[in-house]
Amino acid sequence: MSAGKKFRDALNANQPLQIVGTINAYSAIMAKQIGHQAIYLSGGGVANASYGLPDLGMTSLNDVIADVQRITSACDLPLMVDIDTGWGGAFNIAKTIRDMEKAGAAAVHIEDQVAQKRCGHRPNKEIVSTEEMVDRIKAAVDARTDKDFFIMARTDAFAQEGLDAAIARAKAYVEAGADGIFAEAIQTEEHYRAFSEALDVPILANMTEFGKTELWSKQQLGEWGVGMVLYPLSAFRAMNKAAELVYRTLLNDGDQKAVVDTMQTRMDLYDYLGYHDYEQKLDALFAQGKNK
Ligand SMILES: C[C@](O)(C(=O)O)[C@H](CC(=O)O)C(=O)O
Ligand SMILES: [Mg+2]
Repeated sequence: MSAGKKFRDALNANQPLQIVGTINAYSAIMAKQIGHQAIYLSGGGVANASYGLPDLGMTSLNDVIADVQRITSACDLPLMVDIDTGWGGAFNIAKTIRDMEKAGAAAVHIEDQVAQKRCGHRPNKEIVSTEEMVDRIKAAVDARTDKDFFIMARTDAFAQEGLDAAIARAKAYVEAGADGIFAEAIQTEEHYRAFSEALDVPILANMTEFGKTELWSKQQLGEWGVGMVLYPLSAFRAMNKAAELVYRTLLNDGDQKAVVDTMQTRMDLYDYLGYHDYEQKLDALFAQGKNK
């Protein structure tokens, strides 16, 4: 079954589908074993975690592909990837889609910001014309080889143009072939309901922390017609806070005793990785070698 088909099946089976950010391969393994059904690679996350950069369109297609490949080789959950503005014009976008499919991604979202993009929850975003974004979507849709590969259009228009204009854009994007709409940085029940009533494709709600949107529950969002709920950087933010505490404690206390309880144990780490199965195989191989 293709990654895209798996994603669509998960979407159909869950109202709404929770999609959790997994900053690396190991996080993806944990998310799967805990019971999640869809995972996400954040553009901001790749920039921050893998390159130490802000989320300002400075990472390339290949930078993101490298992280996609690491995650899809380790975990077979359907992965949605943030492809920012698609990295260029129609030919570049087509290449982006082909490379994402080959790397095992199930879904992408492409946004209507200018190439000098910003995080969707920051001020002073600029967006391209509806026509230009429609061309981006058509290029993406034409390039897919798996008809189930899920192509979502993200609109950042609400902040600058307001609700009605953002919905009008979303309609044009669906007309151009978008399979879903990521309504970025909208805020209230009324906004979510308006998007979902106006469109007959699934709507994504971005529950990113410390942004412009309240942290609504999946039940609430589901009632308002939302089909997908995204937690792009939640685990990453928590990991960073935990690491910060460890680094400070080591410096201040001269040892880590005060924070050992906050750490995942060696046993838990190994359990997620199936370490003991590998070890048994290794032991068996060594034993065979000795019997010869
Ligand atoms: C979803 C997002 O595009 C991302 O890169 O993860 C970001 C998340 C964030 O910065 O909180 C966005 O909303 O722009
Ligand atoms: Mg992003």
